[in-house]
Amino acid sequence: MASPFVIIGAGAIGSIVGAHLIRSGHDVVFIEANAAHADAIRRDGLRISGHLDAVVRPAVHAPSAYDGPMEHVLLAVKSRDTIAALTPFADRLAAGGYVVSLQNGLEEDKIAAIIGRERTIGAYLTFGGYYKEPGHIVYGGPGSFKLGELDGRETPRVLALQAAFSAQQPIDVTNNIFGYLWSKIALGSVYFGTAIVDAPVLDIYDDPRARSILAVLAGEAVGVADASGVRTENCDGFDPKAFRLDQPADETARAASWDAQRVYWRSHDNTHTGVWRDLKIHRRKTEVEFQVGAVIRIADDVGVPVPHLKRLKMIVESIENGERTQDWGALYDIVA
Ligand SMILES: NC(=O)C1=CN([C@@H]2O[C@H](COP(=O)(O)OP(=O)(O)OC[C@H]3O[C@@H](n4cnc5c(N)ncnc54)[C@H](OP(=O)(O)O)[C@@H]3O)[C@@H](O)[C@H]2O)C=CC1
Ligand SMILES: CC(C)(CO)C(=O)C(=O)O
Repeated sequence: MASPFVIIGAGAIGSIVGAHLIRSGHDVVFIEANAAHADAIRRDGLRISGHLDAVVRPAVHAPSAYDGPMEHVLLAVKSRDTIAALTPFADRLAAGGYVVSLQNGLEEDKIAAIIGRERTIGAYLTFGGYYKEPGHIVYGGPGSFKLGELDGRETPRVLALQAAFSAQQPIDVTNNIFGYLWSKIALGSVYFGTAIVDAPVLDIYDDPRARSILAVLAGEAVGVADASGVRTENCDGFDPKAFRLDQPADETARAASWDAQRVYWRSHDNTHTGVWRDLKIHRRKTEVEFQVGAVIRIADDVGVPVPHLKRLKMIVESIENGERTQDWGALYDIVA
């Protein structure tokens, strides 16, 4: 029997990808730490609503209970859980196996440190959704999905993954996965900026003062990418290069990026980011340490000043710690 796709993390992304794989005839097994969610899936199936209306009935295991094959692994936990989720399985990953990071951030480097660079595959995703309640994931809306080997080669395994994932949506193989990941990081800095305000993303984009602060956050992030030799890519019409701080602002290109973001968010049922959801609904730590924090650490190494990203990270952490609330003042304070 062919080895199943093992998806670590049956949250929003793992479930959306997994449900499409199951519906197109692939064997999928989930490893899930949230016991209430896993129990509900075992009892009633995994329900996806929103852009897909379906119930699928996959096997779900607690992390400590899975002893099946580990060959085609999709990692879909938040970046704060990458190391804890993968390390227990590292020795069991088949010699010819791989792990695909279905995550934001630069998790590919962390994964490669655990299982080896040649067994790590990157993915860039802007489709989205969220965990609504045990057993139920909302597929909020479409976006891009790209896969890439870390060395940029077009390998048989990445083409096989492209074919498997194409039941969900068109998916490209890229030879510049880090270019896309950095673009999502620049856009992610904007998303972190919006998440410290308790308002829909589109309302925040409509506020010129807020938009100018968000532009600086994207600009600092793309400056770090530039200094690291990364060629950033266009992210669903949002072009981080338009926000570079070391050249005169191209207002036309910036306006086109904001317009593309408006189109993107209007096509989604989600009105807020996953970061806002972590702060407001789940009241738990965000991925700030591994996304904004990762950029800050690299910025310090390559000597690029990122004072506003540092201030953003501090403000996100103070909201995580309950020391301040999500409000417009939190965003305006980034430049205070
Ligand atoms: N949601 C979205 O729209 C998008 C998300 N992303 C990125 O995708 C990644 C996944 O995000 P998302 O799907 O939203 O996250 P979710 O929180 O919805 O799902 C992650 C799931 O993994 C579980 N988990 C945590 N630790 C382990 C472990 N050790 N073993 C197994 N399961 C574990 C979590 O349980 P528990 O909740 O109990 O911790 C949770 O159920 C993130 O990096 C995110 O930034 C990218 C694009 C869009
Ligand atoms: C797709 C989107 C906007 C979903 O919330 C996202 O990437 C995130 O919030 O992390």
